[in-house]
Amino acid sequence: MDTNQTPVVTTDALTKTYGDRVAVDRVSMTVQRGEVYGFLGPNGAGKTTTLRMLLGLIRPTAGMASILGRPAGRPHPDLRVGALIEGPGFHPYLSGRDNLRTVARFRGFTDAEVDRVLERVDLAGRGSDKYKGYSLGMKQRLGVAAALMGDPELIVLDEPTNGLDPAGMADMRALVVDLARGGQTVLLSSHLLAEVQEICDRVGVINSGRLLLESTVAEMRGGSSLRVRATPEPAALAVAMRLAGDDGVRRTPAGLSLDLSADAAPHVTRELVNAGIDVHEITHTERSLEEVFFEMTTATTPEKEPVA
Ligand SMILES: Nc1ncnc2c1ncn2[C@@H]1O[C@H](COP(=O)(O)OP(=O)(O)OP(=O)(O)O)[C@@H](O)[C@H]1O
Repeated sequence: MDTNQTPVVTTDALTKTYGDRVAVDRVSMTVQRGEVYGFLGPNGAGKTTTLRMLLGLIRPTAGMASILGRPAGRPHPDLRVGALIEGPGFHPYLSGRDNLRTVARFRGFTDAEVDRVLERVDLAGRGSDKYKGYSLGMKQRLGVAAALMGDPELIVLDEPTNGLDPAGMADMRALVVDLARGGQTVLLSSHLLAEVQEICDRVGVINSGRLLLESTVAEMRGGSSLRVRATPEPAALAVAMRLAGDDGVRRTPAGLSLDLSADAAPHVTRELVNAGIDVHEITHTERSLEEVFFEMTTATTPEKEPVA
């Protein structure tokens, strides 16, 4: 079997119910090797429950989850998965390094590995400081360091930037991107759309336990558009429709929105001016993930069907 082609994570109709509450509802998702996959959804959507099933921390009610082709929760000895899912649970009066050494001893890693992961998360210089004196961002990075021991193929991070200040968030994002550049696969959950848009290759959008969409960030945003403010607007509309097609133009409060790429801007401007139209502004815009997400979640009324 060519493991490079095997998805790192696959779930098929993965379901978890608590009493009659369906926390995760037939989720089928795939995480490919080397990508940063963003599991995106609002609070209570079912992200943590899904990740806990993947890691074998809780049992699915139905469906299946596998990591590199093996059932989740019963990994092969070679299979390396690192996770930061529950709070890291470090000792406040031990240094960052000693906390990691405790974890390392328990998991069979050396002190050299502790130093390597401290370096990796940029905490080597502060490794001797007591954990309780760490900023939230440093605490979170120490948690990631623990997940990185043994150089896992898959790193699962549950809301890694939650509660961090902007600088802490930026550090964490840079770390995630850096891990992926080094060839590791990262599966992270987030309710922050801008963040997922910035660092992820692919996204799974979950709401009310259901996976609404799985695609690349670019596909999800559905291309780009040109926004044109020009007068008189009826004449501008006619030209815009000739250039972008009848279905390719929308009127918005900010002007006309044309389904065309940035390259088309000079041509559109020339055509408008040649038609005697005044062009006040022409800008290239991309839909934000946030706009797409709200369109998708408001369009979907989650019906709660009984789980088979
Ligand atoms: N042990 C449990 N018992 C009962 N209900 C649970 C349990 N764990 C989760 N739930 C419910 O399942 C749903 C999904 O929760 P989950 O924690 O997976 O969401 P989430 O997307 O991770 O949200 P958050 O970002 O708030 O953690 C919620 O309605 C939650 O209340």
